Amino acid sequence: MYELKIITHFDSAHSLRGYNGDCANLHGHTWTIEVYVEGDQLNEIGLLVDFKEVKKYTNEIIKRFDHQCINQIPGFRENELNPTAENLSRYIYEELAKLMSHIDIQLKKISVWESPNACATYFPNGKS
Ligand SMILES: Nc1nc2c(c(=O)[nH]1)N=C([C@H](O)[C@H](O)COP(=O)(O)OP(=O)(O)OP(=O)(O)O)CN2
Ligand SMILES: [Zn+2]
Repeated sequence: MYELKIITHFDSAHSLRGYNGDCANLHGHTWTIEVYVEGDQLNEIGLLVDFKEVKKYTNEIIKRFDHQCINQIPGFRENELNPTAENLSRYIYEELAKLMSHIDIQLKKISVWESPNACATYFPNGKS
């Protein structure tokens, strides 16, 4: 098997609803997103998939967040998902899996870093 990873970033603000502490206040992060894909079939030039293609689809998703307040983005508004790193990782996984469904590789997991020291990762049950 081969595993590929691309890393990208975006800047956005959020506040955590129901959080007992200063993360309930509006604040910003430079978020780092890691996208892992896997597969075992290389093409005729030895690529599992072009990194550029994975970046292109990932950027389609994350441009929704860049320089925005995540709490105002559909899916993360009041009574929707709280904009935690956990919820963002799952949201990005599910949106990206849809966008890449026509490509013959498996989206493995998404890691969302709020800071260099704090990260949440989503992968479907049974995968790691
Ligand atoms: N499990 C989670 N815990 C926290 C989340 C989260 O998404 N999932 N988010 C936050 C806040 O958004 C906060 O901005 C991040 O907190 P933290 O990593 O503590 O960031 P700091 O820059 O404040 O780091 P310090 O080392 O505490 O200064 C909180 N928790
Ligand atoms: Zn935060």
